[in-house]
Amino acid sequence: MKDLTDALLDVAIRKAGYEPGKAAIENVSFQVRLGRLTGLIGPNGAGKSTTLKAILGLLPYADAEVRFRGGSERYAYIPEHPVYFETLTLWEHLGLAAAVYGMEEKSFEREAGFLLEKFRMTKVKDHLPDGFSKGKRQKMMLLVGFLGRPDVYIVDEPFIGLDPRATKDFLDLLEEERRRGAGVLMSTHVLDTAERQTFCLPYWPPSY
Ligand SMILES: Nc1ncnc2c1ncn2[C@@H]1O[C@H](COP(=O)(O)OP(=O)(O)OP(=O)(O)O)[C@@H](O)[C@H]1O
Repeated sequence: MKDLTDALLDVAIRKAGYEPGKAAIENVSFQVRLGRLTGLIGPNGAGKSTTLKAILGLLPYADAEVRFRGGSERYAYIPEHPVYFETLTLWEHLGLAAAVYGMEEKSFEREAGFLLEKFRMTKVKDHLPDGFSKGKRQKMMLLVGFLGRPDVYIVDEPFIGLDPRATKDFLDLLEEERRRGAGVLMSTHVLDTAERQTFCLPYWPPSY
């Protein structure tokens, strides 16, 4: 393992995949550092989502070492495809996330209110996500992710489904979080948008 002084997350994956003996990814190692954005850039099928799943412990097979600084694991995962409870409203999703993050009522209400306004979702806060458009569901994932102001953001292909204004709001807030010292790991194949960000490690794959 390399120097951990400003590393929030240290990843060393030897092999990982969906079946033993059949690696989907091999020899992937990098760090996510304090206040830096690390990009996983590559075409469809390169293994970006699989890398993120290996970090999150969601793969059936992984020979990997994943270390969060201080073992704290204060991270938010913003998935490529929205995951939600059909019977809970947007506000209830935020409340559930706040309980998991251990937020106090006042800071929950302040932060949730700010995020709902920022992403223009206040009017639909008491609605069920089943009735949301794809972009609104994606925004719900962003709200839940930003709510706890974690040390590390793990974001899988965030630009699909978001309109230009939501994309800009998302990137601005991510930039604010980066300046606060959060580390960001983001996978994308949308190079145009990604290139406008400050990537510290556009590493994958070398030929892309
Ligand atoms: N659930 C799964 N079961 C078996 N193989 C899978 C599964 N998900 C992905 N794979 C395989 O793992 C490899 C990497 O796929 P992965 O989804 O990580 O790529 P990606 O870079 O995230 O692509 P995309 O940009 O399309 O999201 C591919 O060969 C894919 O077929």
